Amino acid sequence: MAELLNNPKAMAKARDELSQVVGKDRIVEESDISKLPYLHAVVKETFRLHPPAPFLLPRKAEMDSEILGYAVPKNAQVIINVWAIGRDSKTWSDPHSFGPERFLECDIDVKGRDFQLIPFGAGRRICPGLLLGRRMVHLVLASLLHSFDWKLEGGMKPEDMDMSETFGFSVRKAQPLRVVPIKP
Ligand code: HEM
Repeated sequence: MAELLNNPKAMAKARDELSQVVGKDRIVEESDISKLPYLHAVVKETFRLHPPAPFLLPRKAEMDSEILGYAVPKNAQVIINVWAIGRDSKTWSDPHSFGPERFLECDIDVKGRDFQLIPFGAGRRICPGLLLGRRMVHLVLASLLHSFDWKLEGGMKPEDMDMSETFGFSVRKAQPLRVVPIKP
């Protein structure tokens, strides 16, 4: 929601798609979600820039190994910085910009096969709630966008938003998002 309020063109595109697919006479249903490619792109782009678990779960090396020329000794704790992967300029063009369109042109998904985008982790310890979590994010976001127009509190402009984050086991917005729903 914060990225969409910060990027009004993306917000307008997501709401247009919902108007076309769902219309105005009913609320969003689970069966609508697969027909909303732009919404999917918005969610992927949000997972790229703001992975909720930025360091996944820690791993332990079972044996002495070498990764990209770096020695990883047996028993070393290995932490994967998914947040940094999502902003790596060797992997992503214009990495700090919110641009859902980048996902309309490629097959990159969050299921743990495309290592440049692994907000649910990968391998044996991949999040077992992936399908439920992803579905809920799509459904809740689609419902909020479809049912209301959203404005920043107190007439704040998008460019004045504080988009900084705080880090820990999970990453979240440092300043809570304060928005006003407007019934269309
Ligand atoms: C947007 C929603 C969610 C995100 C982004 C997320 C992300 C993650 C990540 C990154 C991991 C670590 C994976 C790894 O290190 O490879 C994880 C583990 C886990 N998640 Fe989720 N998760 C979400 C929703 C859920 C839900 C809805 C459930 C349960 C209903 C769930 C249950 C778990 C459990 C039990 C683990 C630990 C798995 C293990 O220890 O092997 N998650 N999740």
